[in-house]
Formats: sequence, structure tokens, C-alpha cells
Amino acid sequence: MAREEGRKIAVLGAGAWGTALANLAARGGRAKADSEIVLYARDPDHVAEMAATGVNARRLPGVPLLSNVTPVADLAAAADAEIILAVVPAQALRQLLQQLAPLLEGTPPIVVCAKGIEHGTGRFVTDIVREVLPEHIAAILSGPSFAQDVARGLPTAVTLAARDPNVASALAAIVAGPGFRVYSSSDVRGVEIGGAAKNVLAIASGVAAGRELGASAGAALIARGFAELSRFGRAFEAEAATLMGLSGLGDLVLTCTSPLSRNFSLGLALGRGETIAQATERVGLAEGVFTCGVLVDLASAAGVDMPIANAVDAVLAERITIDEAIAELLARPSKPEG
Ligand SMILES: NC(=O)C1=CN([C@@H]2O[C@H](COP(=O)(O)OP(=O)(O)OC[C@H]3O[C@@H](n4cnc5c(N)ncnc54)[C@H](O)[C@@H]3O)[C@@H](O)[C@H]2O)C=CC1
Ligand SMILES: O=C(CO)COP(=O)(O)O
Repeated sequence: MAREEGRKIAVLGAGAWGTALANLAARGGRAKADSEIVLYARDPDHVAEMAATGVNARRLPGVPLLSNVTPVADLAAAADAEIILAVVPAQALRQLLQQLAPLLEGTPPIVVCAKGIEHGTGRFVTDIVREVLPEHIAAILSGPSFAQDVARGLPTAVTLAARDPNVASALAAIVAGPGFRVYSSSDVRGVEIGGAAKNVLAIASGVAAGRELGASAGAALIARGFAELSRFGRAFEAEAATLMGLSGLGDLVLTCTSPLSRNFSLGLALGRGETIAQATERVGLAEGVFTCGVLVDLASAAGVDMPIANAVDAVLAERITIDEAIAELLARPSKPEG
């Protein structure tokens, strides 16, 4: 990470977020304009389209790729990168890193930009990095940031965490850009938990909006959702300040209130009566759907009460209807707030 010029950054995953981050890395922070950004997509046709048109029309239409962003279909193009941003869905992260491992020439830090918890293993995203690439620094970038907002240059603030605070602040300075403010943290667990849990809770907020339960119910869901997120975080040794910060409360508020969120939109569609199949087909990637079951399993094993997340899980698994879930949540006995 010492080199100041000609930095090579690999962005793995050419979805909406990977594309926005590639452009940001190409123009921003201490990275110079001669920095080389490779943007990896696994589908060669997708790469050919991006190379021919200079736009990722499939995932981030209307946003030209900067001239120093090179779309690539060969993961080996990331082999000599100085920093790697991993921006695939959380459930695809392990497979991607396993493909990458034999190709790497050095030990660049891996900055995970996905939000979720792995099925089957219950692993948080940076744990996956530590398991597959144990020699590398595992960092996490998370916070309230819609790809579309970042791509338009609208002001955004997020958190980048690595266990070593000096590494976190060095990486934050590199990833930061005009309008993209990056705070640093050493609370890796806290940052990754916020991003994973808020997606599940945002589905509940979307359902409430779709059922037209009103602004009061919407606010109550955010506050009680935050109580759940915080209880879960504390059980896994997250710091309270992190949970209250950008990657926790900040991202929860964003995702629970905006139809730009796919998780909120999925809930909205369900609340309006669409089937799960219809809603997922239309909305695309809603990470909360995949994280929900593993989140409630981890919570239950740790003795953490998460009634809203449990309700989302039960609805998505079709164990109960939305109306039954709402009735059950409202029928819970009164208890001290906390
Ligand atoms: N879109 C946004 O505003 C933000 C998204 N994120 C997170 O970033 C992650 C990615 O989200 P998006 O880019 O929005 O999703 P997306 O649905 O736009 O794109 C996901 C991309 O990952 C690719 N992919 C899936 N499996 C892969 C694999 N095994 N190898 C290589 N590529 C693979 C897909 O082909 C697709 O291009 C998610 O965890 C999401 O929560 C985080 C912050 C903001
Ligand atoms: O994480 C995000 C904003 O911070 C994006 O939210 P969705 O994944 O719900 O679209």
C-alpha cells in the first residue's frame, strides 16, 4: 500500500455497487488519475458490452465508466492488484475468493463491500476472507450508500474497518473520494453486523409500508429494529458506538425508509400482496432474503431476542402470513424498553 502513484485496484463484481466503487476508485482519494482499476465480471458477454459501450447498462445504466476503469472477465487480471474490493453478493464471496486465491501474486488487503452472513456456516463476511486467504488483511466497507447516489456524486458517508486502526485509516483514505467520506474503525465485527442485519429489518419496514400501517408504525419498527440489531451486535462483541454509527443506525434508517433499497422494495411488494416469487423476480438482489434465516439462527443460538427478524424469516419461509406476523408482533406482552 506504500505506492502513491500508479496504484492498481481490483473491483471484483460488476454489479451496481462494484461499478459505482470502481468509478470512485478511478477518480478519488489519494489514487491518482493514472491509477488502474480493473472491474471483474464473470460473464464475458457482460464485459464485452461494458468495453464496447463504456457503460454497465445491466447494473448501473446512465453512468459512464471512467477511462481508467477496465472491465475484465479474467480474474487473473486482479493478480497484481494493490487492493482488492470484493463486491459480489455475500453468498458468492467464498467461491470468488477460492477462485482468486491461486492467482494472487502478493497479499493485498481484501476489502469486503458485501452485506450479509453466509448460509450454512453462519460466517460473517470478513471471517470468510480469513478462512480462504489467511495471509491477507480482511477489511469491511459498509454504511448508508446507494450505488446510484454515489455514482451521481451525491454526498455519502460510510465506514471502513480493519482490525489495525492504521490500516483502516490508510485504506479509508484510498477509497474516499469527492463527496464520498470514509470514516475508519477497528471494529470489524460491528461494521459487518450492521450491514447484514439492516437488510433483514428493512424488509419488515417495507412490508409495513406496503400494508399502509402508517408513519408511526414505520418509526417504531426502526427503533425496535435497532434494539434487535444492537442486542445481536453486543452478543458478538460489536462496539456500541459502531452500532450507533453509519454502518449500523445510519444504514438501518436509509434502508428502512427508501424505495431505492431493494430490501425495502421487496417488503413493500410483499405488503401490497405480491408473492415472494413475484417480488424477488422484480426487485433483484435483496440480501436480507438470504441472510434472514442464518441471522435468526445465530441470534437464537446466542440467546438474543429478535422478534422482528423472526417475523421476517417466518413470512419468507411461508410459515405464517403477513397479517399473522403483524398480529403476533403486536400481541407480545408489554416489557421494559431496551
Ligand atoms: N447496490 C447498492 O447500493 C449497494 C450494495 N451493497 C452490497 O454490495 C453487494 C453487491 O450488490 P450489488 O452490486 O448492488 O448487486 P447487483 O445485483 O447489482 O450485482 C451483483 C453482481 O455480482 C455478480 N456475481 C454474483 N455471483 C458472482 C460470482 N460468484 N462471481 C462473480 N460475480 C458474481 C453478479 O453477476 C452481479 O453482476 C451486496 O452484498 C449488497 O448488499 C452495498 C452497498 C450499496
Ligand atoms: O446497502 C444499501 C444501502 O446502504 C443498499 O440497500 P439494498 O441492498 O436494500 O438496495
